[in-house]
Amino acid sequence: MYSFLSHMAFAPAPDAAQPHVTLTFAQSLDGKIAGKHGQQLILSGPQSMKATHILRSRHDAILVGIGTVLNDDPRLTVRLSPEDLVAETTASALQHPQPVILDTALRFPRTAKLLLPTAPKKPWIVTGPIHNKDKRLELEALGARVFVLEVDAQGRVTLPELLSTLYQQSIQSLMVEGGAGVISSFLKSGLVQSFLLTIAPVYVGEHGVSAVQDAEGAPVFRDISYHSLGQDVMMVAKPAS
Ligand SMILES: NC(=O)C1=CN([C@@H]2O[C@H](COP(=O)(O)OP(=O)(O)OC[C@H]3O[C@@H](n4cnc5c(N)ncnc54)[C@H](OP(=O)(O)O)[C@@H]3O)[C@@H](O)[C@H]2O)C=CC1
Ligand SMILES: Nc1nc(O)c(N)c(N[C@@H]2O[C@H](COP(=O)(O)O)[C@@H](O)[C@H]2O)n1
Repeated sequence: MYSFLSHMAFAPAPDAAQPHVTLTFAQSLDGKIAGKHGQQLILSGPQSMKATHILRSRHDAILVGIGTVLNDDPRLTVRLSPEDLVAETTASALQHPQPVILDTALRFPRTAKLLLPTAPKKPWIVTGPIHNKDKRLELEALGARVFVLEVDAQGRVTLPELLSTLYQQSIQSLMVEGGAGVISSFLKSGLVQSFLLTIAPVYVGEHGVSAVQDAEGAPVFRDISYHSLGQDVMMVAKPAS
């Protein structure tokens, strides 16, 4: 069922000093990734959720925005059984991706699951030049690593600078999971090489959170394929450059 994933390579282009960027998320038939007021929804069925965890295991780092951390309190770990690990990945041991959070104002909660002593990799928090220095020290004391980067005209972390910083830290592949603000930014950035979209056969309704808030500048896709995963479909494509 997952052989299409094992045939995919997530390596940087030979001449690019930036990681391979994979954008992947789950949406409903009406294009929603969350419910009313951002309520977290389990849209993926067991088979497509497993595909997400296989993808996590195949990437060096996983990125979400601070909105997702505040809303979902995610773990961003790989949770595959030993049997699945052997059958579906090339890894001999479980490899968790490095969590990376975009958080220009350092709103990251001290109580987040990503900072628990049991978290396999403590988060890298990418912030802007204007942030609370005491909060930074507190987060660092809890194990986080804080990177300070320039911000763009909207006051958000500059994505090309983010990618070159991650590459300098030996991150060769980056899986971007969301949420809505981050999906829109990456789709428009021209920096995505692989796109994997889970479509679940449900409607959320008009009060749900749309995956893409602003489609201006979003790419057209090529090399498109569709894969049945239980009741869901995973669309795999490459943005045309
Ligand atoms: N179904 C799915 O697959 C998924 C669903 N979700 C859902 O998404 C929702 C959260 O989405 P949303 O609130 O938009 O939050 P995001 O996780 O997209 O975070 C957005 C925030 O990230 C910060 N940020 C910093 N730099 C950038 C940048 N360059 N581009 C974009 N954002 C940047 C900004 O906050 P600041 O200015 O403070 O830095 C921005 O407001 C939740 O409801 C969650 O459940 C999330 C992931 C996957
Ligand atoms: N693939 C996928 N399907 C869904 O239905 C989802 N809701 C998500 N959400 C993403 O997964 C994060 C939670 O991760 P953990 O289980 O805590 O490791 C959530 O924050 C979204 O990024 N993904």
